[in-house]
Amino acid sequence: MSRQIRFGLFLLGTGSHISGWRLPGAIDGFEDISEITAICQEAERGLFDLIFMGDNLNADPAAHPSYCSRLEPLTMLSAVAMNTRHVGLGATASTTYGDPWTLARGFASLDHISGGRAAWNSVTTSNPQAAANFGTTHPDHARRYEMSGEFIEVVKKLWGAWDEGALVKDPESGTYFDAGKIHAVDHEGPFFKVKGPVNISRPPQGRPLILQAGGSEPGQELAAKHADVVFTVTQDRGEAAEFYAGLKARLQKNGRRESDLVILPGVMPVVGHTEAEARAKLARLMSFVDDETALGMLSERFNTDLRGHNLDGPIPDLGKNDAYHAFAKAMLSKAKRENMTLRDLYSLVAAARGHWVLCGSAEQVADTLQEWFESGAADGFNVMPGWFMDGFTDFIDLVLPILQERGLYKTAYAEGTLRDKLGLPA
Ligand SMILES: Cc1cc2nc3c(=O)[nH]c(=O)nc-3n(C[C@H](O)[C@H](O)[C@H](O)COP(=O)(O)O)c2cc1C
Repeated sequence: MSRQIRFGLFLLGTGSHISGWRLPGAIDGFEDISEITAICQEAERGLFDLIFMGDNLNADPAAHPSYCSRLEPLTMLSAVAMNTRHVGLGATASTTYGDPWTLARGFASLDHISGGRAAWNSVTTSNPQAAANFGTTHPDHARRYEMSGEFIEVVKKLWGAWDEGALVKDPESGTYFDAGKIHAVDHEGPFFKVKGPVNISRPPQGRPLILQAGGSEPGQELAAKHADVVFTVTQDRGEAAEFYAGLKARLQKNGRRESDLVILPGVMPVVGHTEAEARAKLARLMSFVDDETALGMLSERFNTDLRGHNLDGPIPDLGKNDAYHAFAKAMLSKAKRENMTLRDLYSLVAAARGHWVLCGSAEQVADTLQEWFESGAADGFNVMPGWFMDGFTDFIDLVLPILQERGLYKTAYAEGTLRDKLGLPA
């Protein structure tokens, strides 16, 4: 079979657009499990490979609404697992604020509950506000990545601590476990000390998938070593292709093949039957954006307070960004290319938090995705609907059939675990 486009859904109940919830009829929250389940079932109707649930460890009413009020990801996806059958379930958890034992156990649980569909989006937590909730100070970018490398190693060891066949359950002999197949991990490193094992048997996938989204130098090194799927932030096909080739080349160093890692740039599609209809939808969305909210989000992304600056003037010097290297690079490079004002830049963040917005007729959207896919810029896309439900349904009903007709997208799910479906090595 020819190479197929992969689709992940970046799930935020109020939509990726900062004001998506204000459209009449749109879902306006991220805590109602029946609404969330309906979105996930819609993703399954669209044969999506993966649902991705982000997370943050602070509550800031000035941030995106779905960042400040949301369900805890593992809890939420355990509920979703009971009402879906095929779609992968990716939950975010931090390697800076958390511990490997609890995390390994939680994701092994989700993998058992979902029949082999769990994925861990491993994040270093960029927002310094989190530190105050854990009685500590925020480590700098380099240190967060050092911690992350060790954290992931420990989690993988813990997932591997139970061999296949360790659960015997033989009523005749009264043997429940084969203790010889359950191993301590005895990890002692600079950041973590964990004896192991975990009190849950080997996950159905062997180990749940690891997702990663940091695009800085240490972020890419980490991905090349550990990640199965990488989410990227990009505003330009050339830059995306450069990143794609660079990251795939790094895999070799770690004894991995190019096909062992799936790269999904983020995209917010705004689709209409005609380009004019799509543009009108986006303009309507943007009309809801107010300066204060958008500048709040922009300040968070650049870790610099931008409130009070002249919106129609040039973009001020944003200094060194210790929070989001890849976001800053993608946004500032577009800003420079297009000679943007601060207002243009905040519109970019308001629309999809710095991700690429693709607005057009279904044909135009399908053509562009195909072009990216076939020119070595992507293995698929992390789709970020601006609002639910029709901001998502339009994509499923109008764009996916075109890609299916062109033989670029599957027409049914394959059987097996998420790992099997994505063709990733055991
Ligand atoms: C698509 C995407 C999703 C992300 N989701 C989360 C998230 O849910 N929680 C989080 O703390 N960081 C999230 N991040 C941030 C990254 O994990 C990473 O910390 C950030 O991009 C900074 O990394 P860098 O400096 O290596 O680019 C996400 C990034 C991207 C591109």
